[in-house]
Amino acid sequence: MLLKFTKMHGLGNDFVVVDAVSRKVYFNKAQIERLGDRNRGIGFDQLLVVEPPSNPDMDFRYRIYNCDGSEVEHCGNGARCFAKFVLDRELTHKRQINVETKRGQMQLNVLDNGHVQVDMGEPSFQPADLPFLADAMQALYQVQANGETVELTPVSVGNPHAVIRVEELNDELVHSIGPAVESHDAFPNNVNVGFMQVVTRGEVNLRVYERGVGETQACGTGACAAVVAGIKQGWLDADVLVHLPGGDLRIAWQGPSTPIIMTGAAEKVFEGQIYL
Ligand SMILES: N[C@@H](CCC[C@H](N)C(=O)O)C(=O)O
Repeated sequence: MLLKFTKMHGLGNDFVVVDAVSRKVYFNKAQIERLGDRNRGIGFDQLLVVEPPSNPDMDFRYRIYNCDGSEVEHCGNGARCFAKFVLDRELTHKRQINVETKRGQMQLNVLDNGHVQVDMGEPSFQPADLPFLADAMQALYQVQANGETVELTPVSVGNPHAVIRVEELNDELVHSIGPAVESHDAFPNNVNVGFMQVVTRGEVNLRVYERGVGETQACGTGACAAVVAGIKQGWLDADVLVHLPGGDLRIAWQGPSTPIIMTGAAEKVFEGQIYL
């Protein structure tokens, strides 16, 4: 079967996006891994599959797969690319789009400047929601990773994140502690690992070692998790500019029982077709 796809990115976090509304398409794990191979396939961090909704109040459903073939609940940069994709393909003319994901329902707004604002839902700091195996609720938790004691804040923003505050960001830290925490026994479903350097109360630098992928140029849910962790710990104010290696995101959170609002860019790179 010849598969049509669109290559997109959100701040360098790259996606292959497939229209499964106009034509039914299913992928198995081996196909996703092959398509995601940067040497033998197309290459992507995540595959996004846009489908009709199961709920008539929704406009679409979209599924998210990491390049290792695992299906995940949520993807911030992917959500913005999804919104641009359905408008570009004329699957809708709405600029306010309601979508179902594995995590639940979301609302996205395509702004006049082309950026997309996403209601990312409410975060949870309950260890069981990640899940994270902890004896008791604490503000900061310690785990042993690569022979070091690492302090982290576990956060679920629909998918699981461990946020580690650091004084300085460097490759050694991200590529040694990142994979060790990602697959730590305390996280039975594995975890995305964010390394956050606080610049001011309204600005942070962030690198994310993503579950099922490795370090990406940007992670939208990682940015949301880092900011809400920083607000909960008293390090950050309610509106924060997040500098990621691939670009900037604005994240706002007014506190418990309110949703996280993420605003940023999404770009189409090219269209293509490949034998599945
Ligand atoms: N890049 C994404 C997150 C994708 C899912 C993640 N790797 C997971 O396994 O939960 C984003 O922009 O949020």
